Amino acid sequence: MPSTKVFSFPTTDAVSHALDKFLTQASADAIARTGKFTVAFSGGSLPATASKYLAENTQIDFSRWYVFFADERCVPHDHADSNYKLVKDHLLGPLANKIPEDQVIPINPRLVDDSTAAAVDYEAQLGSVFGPEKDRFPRFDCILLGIGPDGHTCSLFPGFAQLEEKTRWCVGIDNSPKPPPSRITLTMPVLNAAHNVAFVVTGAGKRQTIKEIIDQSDVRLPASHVALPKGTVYWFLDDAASQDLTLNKPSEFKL
Ligand SMILES: O=C(O)[C@H](O)[C@@H](O)[C@H](O)[C@H](O)COP(=O)(O)O
Repeated sequence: MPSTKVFSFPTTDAVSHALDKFLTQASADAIARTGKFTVAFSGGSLPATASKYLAENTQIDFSRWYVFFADERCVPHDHADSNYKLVKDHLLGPLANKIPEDQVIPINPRLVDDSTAAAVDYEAQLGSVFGPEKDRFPRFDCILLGIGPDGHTCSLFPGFAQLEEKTRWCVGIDNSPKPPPSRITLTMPVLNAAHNVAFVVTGAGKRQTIKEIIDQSDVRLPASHVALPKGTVYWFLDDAASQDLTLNKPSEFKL
């Protein structure tokens, strides 16, 4: 079973502070181990919450970061729906090129009209950093994920075929229940291969979803389809989202 650590904080601001400490440590550990830090960002509220203090962090060697996207909408990079734009506005811009441009890997803007082609292209871009071997999965140092009210994460939606994917690293979707409809997304085997997965979930609107997922203790990853996470699964919650947890109560925050 993977190691799961559940933390809850009084406010979203406190979640941002905790994520800054967590990513400082995770980045230092990865750089000491491999010389780089590979991280994937989701969209939604996550980039703002994760970046609030990160953007002014002076302890992290951002020159060693490789930034990917756990999922991305099939829209131009300057589109309001673009996760790349979100991360650029909240983190990359404020960091002002501390992360070399060729170490930020967005969706290929020339392929946003074809989610399948964009997903195949993204796999090739993943292969250029993690190695192209197709008999294993890229092991991210950290994947930052949100959770939707229906329990979806990145663009893997309950009951959708993409959740069943066992071999591909990245797949397309054109009927996302959450608009916009066309996206690319990392697959469950890639999420499960990561050294660290950090779910960042805030707000009372997620309280029922969080209770269902975390109080079922197995974090309800579809273990029947793919192996359980190899690494550590962290939950960074605010008290509004964690208020109904009874079985797996949040522990005191320490890494
Ligand atoms: O591109 C996306 O839409 C996101 O990656 C998506 O998976 C998001 O993380 C959840 O929908 C939660 O979004 P909120 O945190 O904004 O509720």
